[in-house]
Amino acid sequence: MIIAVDGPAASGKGTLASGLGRHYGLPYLDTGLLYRAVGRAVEAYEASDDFEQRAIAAALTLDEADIEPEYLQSSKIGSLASKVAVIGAVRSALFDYQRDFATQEGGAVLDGRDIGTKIAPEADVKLFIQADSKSRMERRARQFEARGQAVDRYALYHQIEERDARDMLNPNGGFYKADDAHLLDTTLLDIEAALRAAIAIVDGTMAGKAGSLEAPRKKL
Ligand SMILES: Nc1ncnc2c1ncn2[C@@H]1O[C@H](COP(=O)(O)OP(=O)(O)OP(=O)(O)O)[C@@H](O)[C@H]1O
Ligand SMILES: Nc1ccn([C@@H]2O[C@H](COP(=O)(O)O)[C@@H](O)[C@H]2O)c(=O)n1
Repeated sequence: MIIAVDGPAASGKGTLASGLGRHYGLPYLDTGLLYRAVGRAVEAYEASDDFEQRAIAAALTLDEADIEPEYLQSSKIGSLASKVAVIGAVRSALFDYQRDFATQEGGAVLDGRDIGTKIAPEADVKLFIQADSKSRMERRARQFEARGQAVDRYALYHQIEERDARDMLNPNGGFYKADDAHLLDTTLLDIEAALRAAIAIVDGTMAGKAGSLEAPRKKL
């Protein structure tokens, strides 16, 4: 079973996708970390003329050892990730790794922006996670504060909005809800309730697929 989880920044898609991975015993990939690792690799060259070429080179040579979540979680790296993510050649360079992960034997759960549209359009279940901007900002603020970081909520809100806007306008993206994705708005749900809702969607979708494979009934 392939489960695709997409949604905007700090919507909680990673929390849900990893929870679904644990629940169904499936390997999980946070694809945002790949873009973040490329962004981090070119952090020093953001204002350089060759930023794009450097980002492409970094994506082509990205190694699993570069995916160090503890260095990739900041707003600054998130913003850089969304800047390298508009470069078509960066996306192409990262495609095969994500595609191979999605199509591995036994299935997988992936979260990102284009999983249901580009990476695994054939996914068995697609979830599009939404939450209003204020809730997303508050969740991210608490996440940073739990790590002992001071947070300027006004600045954080605008960073999230700015990143969402860049992502939505990405000409090489696919950052929209797939037609066959289930929308899950978690604004009013805590983590446990959101995970229960996501599991109910996956179970319901898979039961529906199994039902449609049964021989059609014929009325006497
Ligand atoms: N339903 C929820 N209610 C409250 N907090 C939540 C909920 N879902 C996730 N969170 C918290 O919000 C923060 C962001 O969640 P998470 O990292 O899963 O979002 P994300 O969409 O994967 O973010 P990113 O776009 O940066 O990858 C985390 O601290 C997480 O624990
Ligand atoms: N499949 C994806 C995943 C992420 N991106 C870009 O990376 C940025 C950071 O992602 P997070 O999920 O960690 O917030 C994101 O803003 C996107 O620009 C992507 O393009 N495709």
